[in-house]
Amino acid sequence: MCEVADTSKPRRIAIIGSGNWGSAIARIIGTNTLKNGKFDSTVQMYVFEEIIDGQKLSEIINTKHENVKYLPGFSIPPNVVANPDIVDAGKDADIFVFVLPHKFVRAACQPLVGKIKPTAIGLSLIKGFDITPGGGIELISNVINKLLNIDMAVLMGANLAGEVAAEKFCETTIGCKDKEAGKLLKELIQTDYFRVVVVDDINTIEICGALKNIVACGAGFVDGLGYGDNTKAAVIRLGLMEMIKFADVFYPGSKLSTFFESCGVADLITTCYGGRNRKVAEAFVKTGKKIEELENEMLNGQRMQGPQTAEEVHIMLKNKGMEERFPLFTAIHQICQGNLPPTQMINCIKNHPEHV
Ligand SMILES: NC(=O)C1=CN([C@@H]2O[C@H](COP(=O)(O)OP(=O)(O)OC[C@H]3O[C@@H](n4cnc5c(N)ncnc54)[C@H](O)[C@@H]3O)[C@@H](O)[C@H]2O)C=CC1
Ligand SMILES: O=C(CO)COP(=O)(O)O
Repeated sequence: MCEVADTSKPRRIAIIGSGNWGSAIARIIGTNTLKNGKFDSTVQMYVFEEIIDGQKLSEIINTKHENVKYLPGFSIPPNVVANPDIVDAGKDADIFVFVLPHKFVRAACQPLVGKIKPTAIGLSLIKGFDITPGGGIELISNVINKLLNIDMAVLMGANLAGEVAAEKFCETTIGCKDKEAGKLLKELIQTDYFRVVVVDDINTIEICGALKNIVACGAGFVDGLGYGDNTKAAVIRLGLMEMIKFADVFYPGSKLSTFFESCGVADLITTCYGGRNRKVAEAFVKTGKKIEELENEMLNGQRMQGPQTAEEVHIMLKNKGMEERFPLFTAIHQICQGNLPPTQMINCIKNHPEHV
């Protein structure tokens, strides 16, 4: 028999991940759970353990109440408890907030299988795809749903973590099918500077979050080549057209209106101007170094998702013989791989099928 959540008790929250965005969202969740009786005020936060200057990161967070590596300079409320044991962090949770770089999701969540409340729900903040054994792509929320057998919602938006941590106004989009769960998640996340719109078009929200990171690499390439804002705007526009086409072709039923939520155009713009993908892609052109080397040099352990997402998309497009229908995504992947010189980015946008 299906178990039903006991709504008389405050819901317990477990945040799975504690990087740049994980730590920023922990500030919001920690603050909101203290103020709202629907939530237990002790929040568990799973930390992938590492040693910083001889001390465990989880211990630093629990004593200094700051993630000194991934979000330095911002406090994390003391009711957020860093926990390096993911099973212990998740054992009583009613709501899981997943916020890991996408390539770590499967391995990190595996220990949770069979160890969580059957009534728990999940909210994924993770931008990226997974590759299926048949060479297709899978949404990360579906990966988690299949692995842990829990209902999933998603949250994506124009949310550069540093700006959110600094409490600069922004918007975000939650995708949730269940109206009551959507309301509850909004109460967990919304603040006066972080405004939430809930819609039910989950797949499109997640597609937007993943694909905009590819486009941001293209924006970084044209910045690195010394082109101007008009050129970057063309990359953004053509990228948006490919994002819409991608949703149409592979996720029929996607709503165009979702692209006008924060998860769509707004996230595309902010990432193409202020994100890590853009920054590293610009340096890739200017230095000629490999992406991975620059990521290690420039991001202090943080991860950019664009090149890997471009590869995931490319594997699927190639399998389906559809690379030519998505020339921008394809060119960005080939440039990231070193198979095309970055200057080819300009040929790609000059000859884009949108102009024919
Ligand atoms: N940083 C940002 O501004 C935003 C990020 N996102 C998305 O949120 C997700 C998480 O990103 P961030 O929190 O920024 O992470 P991050 O880029 O700071 O990544 C580093 C995190 O990965 C962890 N890690 C390293 N190796 C690991 C392993 N083997 N297993 C598990 N964890 C490991 C590190 O401990 C650290 O917490 C990504 O999908 C990203 O696209 C979404 C919105 C904003
Ligand atoms: O997703 C983001 C902003 O919404 C962060 O983008 P970057 O990963 O490029 O920094």
